[in-house]
This record gives sequence, structure tokens and C-alpha cells, in this order.
Amino acid sequence: MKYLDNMLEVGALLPDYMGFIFWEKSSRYFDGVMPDLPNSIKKTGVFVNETVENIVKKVQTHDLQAVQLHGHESLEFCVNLKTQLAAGIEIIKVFSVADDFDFSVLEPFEEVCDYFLFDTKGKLPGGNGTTFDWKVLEKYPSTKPFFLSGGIGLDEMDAVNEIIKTHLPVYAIDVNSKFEIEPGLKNLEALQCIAIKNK
Ligand SMILES: O=C(O)c1ccccc1N[C@@H]1O[C@H](COP(=O)(O)O)[C@@H](O)[C@H]1O
Repeated sequence: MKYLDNMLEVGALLPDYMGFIFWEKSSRYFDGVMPDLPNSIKKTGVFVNETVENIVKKVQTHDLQAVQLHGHESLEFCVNLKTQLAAGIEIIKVFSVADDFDFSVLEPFEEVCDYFLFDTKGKLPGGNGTTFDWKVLEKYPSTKPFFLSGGIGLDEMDAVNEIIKTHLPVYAIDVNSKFEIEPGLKNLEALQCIAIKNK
């Protein structure tokens, strides 16, 4: 999210999480003032290879409840970050997935991260607007809940509903560029379709 009025409108739909991109190179880069949002919404900072110090500052300044690590953050980095964040701030570690994704890389992160997030490997660290072949998730070896992400739009909703019905621990569906009018400006009408379906 990037624009104040748009944040308030989307906030009224009560998503569980709302994301703010703190990666300067993104067309969705957020550098504004955080509005008052319903308490149930976890304000989530999205970071790409940022320093622990800067992440902690953003968490405090914007009263974030979760951080999404969307770069090549190492296990050591995550452990260090955890010690610097107040208790209860969630760490969501992103992994960029291609057909040959090696799920064994996840195991060391299980303890320190609250959730995994699977996004599509692409040119950009995130926001590529493309899906990956969710069949690779059949090899998911863990019970750790994960966010499913990467190019999810209204056209993917049937497939989303199918994957939710499987044994996989899909915790949340993360939508971004496919629900936008322009980068950072979310399409309320499109979001309302899924918000209503979820009630
Ligand atoms: O959206 C961005 O600009 C972005 C930049 C850097 C890191 C992450 C970013 N977005 C995240 O990417 C995924 C997938 O987005 P999409 O549906 O493919 O557009 C999502 O988690 C966004 O938060």
C-alpha cells in the first residue's frame, strides 16, 4: 500500500495483513505516514536485504506487527533480527520458487521464522506478477504454515480454493500487483470480490 485514502478503503475490508514496501527501488515504495487502521490488521513491512537496524527503526516508527524479508536474508540475519525485535513481531521469510526449488533450505529457518512465504522467482525480488507452478508445493516437507504469493489475481481464485482444500498448511493468500490500478494503488472492486467470498 502506498496511498493514504486507498489504505483506509482497503483497511475497511479488514484484510488480516497489509503490506508496506520499504525497498526504495520498488514502484510501491512507501515513504508516507501510517494511517490509523483497524487493530486486527497486521501492518507488515516488506524489506529486501535491509539492515537489522533499519528494520527495527521502521517497525518502531510505523508500529508494524510483522516483517516480510523478501531478499537473501541469511539464517544468522533472521536470528539476530529476532533478538532485536519486540516479542510478538512476526517474521515472515520469503523464498523465491522455481520448478527446481530445493525445500531442504527451509529447515534451518523453521525455528526463527513465524511463517514462510512462497513467491515466484523472477527478475525483481518481488512484485513480478507471475505465478509459479504450485505443483512443486507437493514436495513441501514441513508443517510450518506459509503464505502463498506471486501473481495471484481473480483468475487464480479457483486454483487458490483448490490448494486450500489440500493437506498443505496454506496460512494466507498474499495478493499484490494483480489487484492494482497502478503500482501501489489497490483496486477496491477487485478486492471486494475476494473479501466477500471469504466471509
Ligand atoms: O511489490 C513490490 O514492488 C515488491 C518489491 C520488493 C519485494 C517485494 C515486493 N512485493 C511482494 O511480492 C509478492 C508478490 O507480488 P505479486 O503478486 O507477484 O505482484 C508479494 O508478497 C508482495 O508483497
